[in-house]
Amino acid sequence: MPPSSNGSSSSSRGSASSSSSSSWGLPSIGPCTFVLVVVVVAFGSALLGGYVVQQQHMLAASIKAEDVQEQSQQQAQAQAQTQQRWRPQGVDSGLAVSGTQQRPGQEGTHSQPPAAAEAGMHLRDSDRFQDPSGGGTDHSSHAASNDDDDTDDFDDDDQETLQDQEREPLATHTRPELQHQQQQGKGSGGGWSQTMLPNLLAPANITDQGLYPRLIGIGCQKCGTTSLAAYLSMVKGFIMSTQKEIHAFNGDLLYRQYVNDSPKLAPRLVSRVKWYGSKWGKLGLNIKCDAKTLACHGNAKPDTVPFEFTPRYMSDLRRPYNMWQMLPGPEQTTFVAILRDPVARAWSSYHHALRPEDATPQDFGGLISEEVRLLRSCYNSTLALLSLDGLQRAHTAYQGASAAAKNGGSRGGHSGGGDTSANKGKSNKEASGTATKAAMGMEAGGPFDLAQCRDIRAAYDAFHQCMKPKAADAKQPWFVKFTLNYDADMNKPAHAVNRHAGFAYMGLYADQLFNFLCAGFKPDQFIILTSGELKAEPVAAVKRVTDAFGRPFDVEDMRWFERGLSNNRRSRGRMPARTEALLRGLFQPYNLALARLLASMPFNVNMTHVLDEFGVNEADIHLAL
Ligand SMILES: Nc1ncnc2c1ncn2[C@@H]1O[C@H](COP(=O)(O)OS(=O)(=O)O)[C@@H](OP(=O)(O)O)[C@H]1O
Repeated sequence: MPPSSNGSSSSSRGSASSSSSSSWGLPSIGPCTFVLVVVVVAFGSALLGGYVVQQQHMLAASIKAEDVQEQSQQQAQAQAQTQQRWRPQGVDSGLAVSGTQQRPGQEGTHSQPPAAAEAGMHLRDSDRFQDPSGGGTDHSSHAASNDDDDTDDFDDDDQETLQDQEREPLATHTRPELQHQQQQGKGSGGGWSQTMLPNLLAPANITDQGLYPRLIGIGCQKCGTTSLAAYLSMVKGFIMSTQKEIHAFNGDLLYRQYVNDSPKLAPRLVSRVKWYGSKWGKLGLNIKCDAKTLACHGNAKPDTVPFEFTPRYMSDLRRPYNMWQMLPGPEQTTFVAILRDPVARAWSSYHHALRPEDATPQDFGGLISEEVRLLRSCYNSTLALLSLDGLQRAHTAYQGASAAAKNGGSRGGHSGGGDTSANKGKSNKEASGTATKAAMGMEAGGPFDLAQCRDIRAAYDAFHQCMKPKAADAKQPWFVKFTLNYDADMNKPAHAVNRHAGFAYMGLYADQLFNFLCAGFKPDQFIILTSGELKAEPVAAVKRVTDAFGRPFDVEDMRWFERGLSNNRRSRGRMPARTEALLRGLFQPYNLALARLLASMPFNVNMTHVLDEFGVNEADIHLAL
């Protein structure tokens, strides 16, 4: 009977040597013959194995050759398409996005305003760090937010593409002032080679109604964003996303590049846009897209202001670029940022990061002194956009620009809102032109010349290269979470360290705001509030936002304004004096740069509050550094 398997066959052969005939009925063989057979079989196997390996190599080589060929074809196509608007092919498909979870007992401990509760809104603080063990959402009483953990499926899926195309050049785009600078060969002396990225969803492809959130809160973490989001959600017509923070623009800078080169990504992009819209639930946008033409439309009522508030949009320098590419109407979107004294912000951020399980809370002073040391060594030479040297050199130009700005009256004044409202700003934009540009200091050589913008990817790289050897623990440097998680270097186990980090880095607001301009947005799209302003005059602060949309401050229930509102992670006690002095010294020039930036461009800002919040003298704005 033939064996039913190799196993039985082998055991039969094993018994053959000791019996006169095999159970297969074959003639018996002696030991020499057996050894010979084994040698022949082994030799044959080796030959066969070698052949297989050789075939594999040939196959791999041919695949590689095809890849190279395909890549060069793609590059040629991409070059040919550079000036063409992208038209994706493909079908729409669902995007699996993990929902954020409500904090247990949230309603009990952290009362929500009525309007927010009605809308099923989850008020969130801005920084839920991942469980280092990979356990996902942190259910501790402290954990509530979904900030910046980059766990979004879309990003994960993009990793491969990102690595493949990491150093692809960016597509050319048309922003007159930038083109001009490039043509003139101006720039930051080997600094900014990056050209503007086109946005993906052409405004021509969207209907007027409700496709995009008209208002996006971009920062800052621990600056009062929870309160402002809650206040706004109580104003009639302002519709907050079903969770405060959406983190919709995580990921890499090169979405358009990817989609150009890899049409299979088109449906995912469309899915992402739809997913974003779905975050407004039934009240919201209900976006429908045709994946072939990328024509999308939503059905939010035209007189509503759908909004969301993700504080980390501002401090992660990649996000504005992603927003520019992925917002259907990037130039129609209004942004609101609350700015807070960066020293107080850092202290609040530290307490936000502490967990009950931190048996020995990290030493704030120690963390800050390392961070300040690293920033001082590496930040200005790599990641900084507004070089302080540049500001000093441009002092003369700045004074001229500032005077012109005052005469032109194009920037937000002390009254706040008014003519400089973000929406009304559209007509300002039309009216602007060379004179305003000069007033804004954006002209070549001006203090806020867009030539100071940088290729953020390269800047991050340089920042890391500079800091790594200087970090106390190069394997788990504190800055990973804030600047390194854009590529495969993301070191998940380092979360335990990272959540105690970046406290100072996140307070360098001038560069962060300027970076939005680098991405393509205009100053008059930004409403700037300060924490002090929000705390002292919540109604006036919210009115500045409603005014910007030409909407009445229509609030049924004022109780929440009177009571104030915050998440439950509050800072406690006082920062050690030495650490405070260290931070004040670090921030002083950046605060001044911020005040100058805000004063000289048509941001919607109340400068009185800015000067108060940042301890800057008005006279110093006009002095050389
Ligand atoms: N209305 C108002 N105006 C100004 N500041 C306010 C307001 N409400 C809360 N807070 C303070 O803001 C800190 C929390 O900020 P966020 O809500 O942005 O935190 S988070 O980023 O969402 O986690 C937190 O700061 P600290 O108390 O210093 O930790 C809050 O006290």
